Amino acid sequence: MPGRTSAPPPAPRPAPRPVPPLALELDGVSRSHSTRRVLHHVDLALPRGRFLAVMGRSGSGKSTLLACAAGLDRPTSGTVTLGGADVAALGEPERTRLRRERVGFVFQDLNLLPALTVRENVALPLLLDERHVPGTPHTGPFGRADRALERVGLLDRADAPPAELSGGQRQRVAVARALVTAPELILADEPTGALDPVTAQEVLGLLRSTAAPDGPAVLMVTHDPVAAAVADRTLFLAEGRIAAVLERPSPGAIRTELARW
Ligand SMILES: Nc1ncnc2c1ncn2[C@@H]1O[C@H](COP(=O)(O)OP(=O)(O)OP(=O)(O)O)[C@@H](O)[C@H]1O
Repeated sequence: MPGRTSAPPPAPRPAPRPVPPLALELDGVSRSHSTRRVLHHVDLALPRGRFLAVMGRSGSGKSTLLACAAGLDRPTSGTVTLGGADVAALGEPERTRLRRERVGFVFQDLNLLPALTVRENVALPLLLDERHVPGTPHTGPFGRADRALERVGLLDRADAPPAELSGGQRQRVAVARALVTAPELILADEPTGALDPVTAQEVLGLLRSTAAPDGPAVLMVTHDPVAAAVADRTLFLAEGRIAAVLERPSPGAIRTELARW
C-alpha cells in the first residue's frame, strides 16, 4: 500500500553457542563408610574443556569424590556418568576399560616405572590395551607417546629413565602419559604438591592448556590456593557437602573462602 512502510526483517538470531558434552556428571552422589556419610548428595556437571579445582580441609571428602568420579569407589547412592556412560551400570572389565581409555590420572606420587624409559612410561596405557593395533611408527603407541611428550616439551628426554629427570620433568611426563589416550577427563590429585612454586606453575600451565575447547576436562584436587586459581571454577567441600563454588577466584578469595569452612 502506498505510504506504508513494511516492517524491517527480523534481525537474524545469533547462532546458539555449542554446548560441549559433559565429561563428568555426578548426580546426587553420596558415599558412606559404615554409618558415616563421607559425601552428601554431591551434584556436579563438568563439560569437556573446563578446569575444575576441588578444595576443602583434610577429611572433607575430596579423595572420595575423586575416587567416585574415576569409578574406583562406588557411591552409596546417586549416579556417576563418565563420558556419557553410567559407571554403576558397567561391569568391572568395562569400567577398567572406560578408565583406561577416557580418563587420564596425574597424582602427586608419580607412579612412573623406573625400569622403563620415559617414552615407554608414556606409551604404557596404550600398550596395556589388549585391543591395541600396533600401527605405523607414527600412529603406534610409541609414536603417540612421542607426540604427547612433544606437547609437554620433553621429547628430547624420551629415551632417558625417569630417574634422570627432575621432579617437575617427571610430573610433566605424568601429564603426557595422562594425555596419550586422548581422554575426556583428566583427574589430578595434588599434582603440584611435591613441586617448588616455579615448577608447579609449569605443570599447572600444562593442565590449563590441556583443558581447552575440544580438549578434556580437568578435575584437580589441591590444597594450594595458587594452584586452584588457575582453574575456571573452584568447588569447596566441607564435611562431604558442596559448601561453595567460585568462578575464577583469585588466590586471596580462595583463602578467604577456605577460612570459612
Ligand atoms: N575406606 C574408608 N573407611 C572409613 N572411612 C573412610 C574411608 N575412606 C575415607 N574415609 C573417611 O572419609 C573422610 C573423607 O576422606 P577423604 O580421604 O575423602 O578426605 P580428603 O578431603 O581427601 O582428605 P585429605 O585432604 O586429608 O586427603 C575422612 O574422615 C576419612 O577418614
